Amino acid sequence: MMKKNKVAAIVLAAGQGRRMNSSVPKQYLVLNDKPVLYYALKVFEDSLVDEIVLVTGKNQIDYCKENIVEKYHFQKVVSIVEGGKERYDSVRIGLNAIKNADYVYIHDGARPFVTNCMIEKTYSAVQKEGACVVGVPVKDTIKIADQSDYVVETPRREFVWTVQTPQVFEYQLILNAYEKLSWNKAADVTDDAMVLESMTGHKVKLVMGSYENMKITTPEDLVIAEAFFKCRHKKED
Ligand SMILES: Nc1ccn([C@@H]2O[C@H](COP(=O)(O)OP(=O)(O)OP(=O)(O)O)[C@@H](O)[C@H]2O)c(=O)n1
Ligand SMILES: C[C@](O)(CO)[C@H](O)COP(=O)(O)O
Repeated sequence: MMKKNKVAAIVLAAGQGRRMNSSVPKQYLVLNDKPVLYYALKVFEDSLVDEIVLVTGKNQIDYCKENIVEKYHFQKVVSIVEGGKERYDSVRIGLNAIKNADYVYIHDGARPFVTNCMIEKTYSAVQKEGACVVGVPVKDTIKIADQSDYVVETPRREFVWTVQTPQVFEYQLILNAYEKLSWNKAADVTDDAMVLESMTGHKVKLVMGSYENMKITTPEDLVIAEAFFKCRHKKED
C-alpha cells in the first residue's frame, strides 16, 4: 500500500475498569498468556502506523514501559503519557502528545481483536472522508426508551450499527473538535466520532469491522475473548 502521510495512533489504557470489578486494571489482566493491552499494541506496531502514543493510568507509566513496551519491543511507542479522569480527557491528552501527524487512529487498549485489515480499510476511508469509524450492523432489534422504560421508537435495523474502535480522523480535524468541546457537552460523549459530529458537523463514514472486535468491559467478556483465541489456535493447527 502506497503511503506518504504521517500516521499516528493513540492507544488508550488509562481506564480504571470499574465494570470489570478487578483489583488489576483490565488492560493488564492476562488473556491467552499476555496482557490484554499487548494485543492492540502488537497490531498497531506491525501496521502502516508510524508512531504510537500510549495513554496509561496514574502512576502506570513506568510499569507499562518495563512490562509492556520494552518487554515486547514495541519500537513505535514514542511516548507514554498519563491519561485523565474520563476517556475523552485521555483522548485529548493523547492528541496533544502527538507532535506531527496527518491522520490519527484512536483505539481502546481494551479491544484486543483489532486487525491489520481494519487498519488498512480505515486508512483508505479516512483519506477520502476525513473521518471514519469501525462498526458492525446490529443483529438485535433496537428500541429507544423513555426514562420510565417505555418504548418510544424502533429504528429500522438496517440503519443501526454499533461502533467500535479504531476511530480514525484527519489529525487537525479531530484536534480542533476536541479543543472546542466544553465541559457541559463533554459529559455526554461516549466516542470520538461524536465529538467531531457535534462540534463540527463533519460527516463520519462507517467502515465494516468485526463482531469479534469486542471491548473487554465486564468479567464474562474475558471468557468470550479466551474462547476467540482458542478458536484461532484451532484454525491454525
Ligand atoms: N479515563 C479513561 C477511561 C477509559 N480509558 C480507556 O478507554 C477505553 C474504553 O473505556 P472503558 O471500557 O470504559 O474502560 P474503563 O474506563 O477502564 O472501564 P469502566 O468504564 O468500566 O471503568 C479503555 O481502553 C480504557 O482504558 C482511558 O484511557 N481513560
Ligand atoms: C469508544 C467506544 O469503544 C465505542 O464503542 C465506546 O463508546 C467506549 O465507551 P466506554 O463507556 O468508555 O466503554
